[in-house]
Amino acid sequence: MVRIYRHESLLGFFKGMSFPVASIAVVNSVLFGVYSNALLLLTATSHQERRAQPPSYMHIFLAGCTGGFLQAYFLAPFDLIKVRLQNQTEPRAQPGSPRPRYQGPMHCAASIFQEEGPRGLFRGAWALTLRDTPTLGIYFITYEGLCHQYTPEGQNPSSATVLVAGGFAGIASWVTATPLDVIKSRMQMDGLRGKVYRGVLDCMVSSVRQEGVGVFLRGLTINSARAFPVNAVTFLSYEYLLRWWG
Ligand SMILES: C[N+](C)(C)CCCC[C@H](N)C(=O)O
Repeated sequence: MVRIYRHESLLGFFKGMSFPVASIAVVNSVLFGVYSNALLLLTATSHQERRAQPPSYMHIFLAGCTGGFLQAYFLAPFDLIKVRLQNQTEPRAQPGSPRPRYQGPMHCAASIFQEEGPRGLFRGAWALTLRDTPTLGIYFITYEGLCHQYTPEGQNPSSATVLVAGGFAGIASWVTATPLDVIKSRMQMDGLRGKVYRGVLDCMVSSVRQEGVGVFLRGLTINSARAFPVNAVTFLSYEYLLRWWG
């Protein structure tokens, strides 16, 4: 934090933010929409009925994995641009200094498209899919499990329960996703810093060889710290929206 602040001032912390903000609505709609509909298909009960007849954890897991799998393709280009911008550490353009490679998210998207073709925008998408499919299953299992545990039979969970269960669901999901998150980000930066990986497995093997197994825990603390508030609010919004419009 101190280094980012000294080198790039407060603005450094907001690098690559506009794209995730624009994408979050789309990505979460796909995730929660697919999850709810998959659960509806599997259990043939609506959201309201599910309080009285809770679905099995297997169904929750499968519906979460389906949501995770499909949202990964919507997330991939936005996430790629975020990672490319976050890894660009030059200070903001000053007169006389060389211009940074990407001037902003739109410029970054256009440059990737020109330099690497439309498929370039999906670089790292496979690693992202591997990261998100099982860990979003874990996400919904943790959430539903905790809500069930702390809610009297047949009732809706209270706001406090939703906030805490959502927060822990985020942590459980991020803790399990961090190893593949490290690999995903490396694949997205592939070729830019001279390293070229032959695939996800090659990236894993060479990262472990060079840095040891600890490499899989990079960013674990920051991911978990961020996960609690973000997912507490996400699930509270989800529950409220379903109650109003469900
Ligand atoms: C699966 N994975 C852990 C990557 C994300 C799970 C939580 C998703 C949420 N939008 C967030 O950004 O925290």
